[in-house]
Amino acid sequence: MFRVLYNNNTLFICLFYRRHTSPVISSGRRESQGDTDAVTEQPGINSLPFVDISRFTAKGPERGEFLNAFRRILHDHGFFYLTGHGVAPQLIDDVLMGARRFFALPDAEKLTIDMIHSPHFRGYTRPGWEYTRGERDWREQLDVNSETEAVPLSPDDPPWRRLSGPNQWPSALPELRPLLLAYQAEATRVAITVLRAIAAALGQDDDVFREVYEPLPTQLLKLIRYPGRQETTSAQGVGPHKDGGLVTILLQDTVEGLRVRTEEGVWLNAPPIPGTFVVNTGELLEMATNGFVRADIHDVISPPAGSERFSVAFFLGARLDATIPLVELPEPLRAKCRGLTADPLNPLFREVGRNVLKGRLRSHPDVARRHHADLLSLDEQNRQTSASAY
Ligand SMILES: O=C(O)CCC(=O)C(=O)O
Ligand SMILES: [Fe+2]
Repeated sequence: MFRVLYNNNTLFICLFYRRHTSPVISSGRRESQGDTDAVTEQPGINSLPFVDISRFTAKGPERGEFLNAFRRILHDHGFFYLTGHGVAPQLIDDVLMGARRFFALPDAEKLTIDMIHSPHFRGYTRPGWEYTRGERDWREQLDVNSETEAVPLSPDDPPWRRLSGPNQWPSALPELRPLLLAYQAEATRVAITVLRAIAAALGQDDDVFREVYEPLPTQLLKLIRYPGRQETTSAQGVGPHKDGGLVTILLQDTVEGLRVRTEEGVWLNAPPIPGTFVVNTGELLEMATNGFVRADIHDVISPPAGSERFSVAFFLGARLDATIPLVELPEPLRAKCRGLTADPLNPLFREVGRNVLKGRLRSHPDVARRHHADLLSLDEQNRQTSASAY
């Protein structure tokens, strides 16, 4: 049986500050751990590995081989192409078409559901109105999360309760709501399957993480369009960052731009490959495993002038009221824990709601000022205490 430690004092802390803004260099790294059919490297260099998740359900030695290879990928990258996921190709095509249709709406139509109208950080964001590490991201997007009623709040409630509430939907595209909610449910299913495989690869019960995501995980779904460089003032589609959740399932259309930074500081391109998702592990898993599982830094470079790039990102996060446990890993894995990265610009909290709210206030300062002005000094305090957060 596994045991879970909640006490921060028991954490082995390896404090180091990694520059997130290293210059881009071309990659010369060859992945070296592809050893089964289930988990193989992409032919050639400069590539992320492939994981066929349908092999997770295999019986006997095949399952063991899968888990061994998967464990190495989680430790080395936290980024891979996912196959064998079982999502209907028609649903994938419909969602990508839905994204194109949404962004093709007139600006005035999209702005009727501008995120500025939502204290829950739902709705449309114009290009250049989201920030990563203080710099503008040149992308427009529609943010959808778990569809719930707004929670009636009392002054004593923790501020992160404000994140729960309804989405905003475009009345000009009524078919988008059922389509995106269906895709959100499928992406949740895939992300939970991946999470169970991660648990097994770490020598835990498959359901070790269930307690942090049931009954309602955060299920942020983003339709994203990156305009060509004729419309931007920099090449930052989205700046270098780690994802803040458990598992991200990324669907790319046909144009490349995503890059992943390896532990050695090399940037790998992760171009779209039909039939696959790019999957990556987020900061909550890095936290739960004391850095055994990597949450790699990644970014998106704006497409060339005259082109545009579409993607659909789904972020499975924990319940807002959960606290992230420290999973007790088997001894051989514990010896390979890197500890947590301490980044003064991005303090991490085990209290999930606090962590998510921090990210949303930073990324959408206009929404923060309009609806959460009372919390802005709290965000400032978070920054100042960040060096000693862990
Ligand atoms: O659009 C992409 O390819 C990646 C987006 C991303 O990394 C994010 O939104 O966190
Ligand atoms: Fe990301």
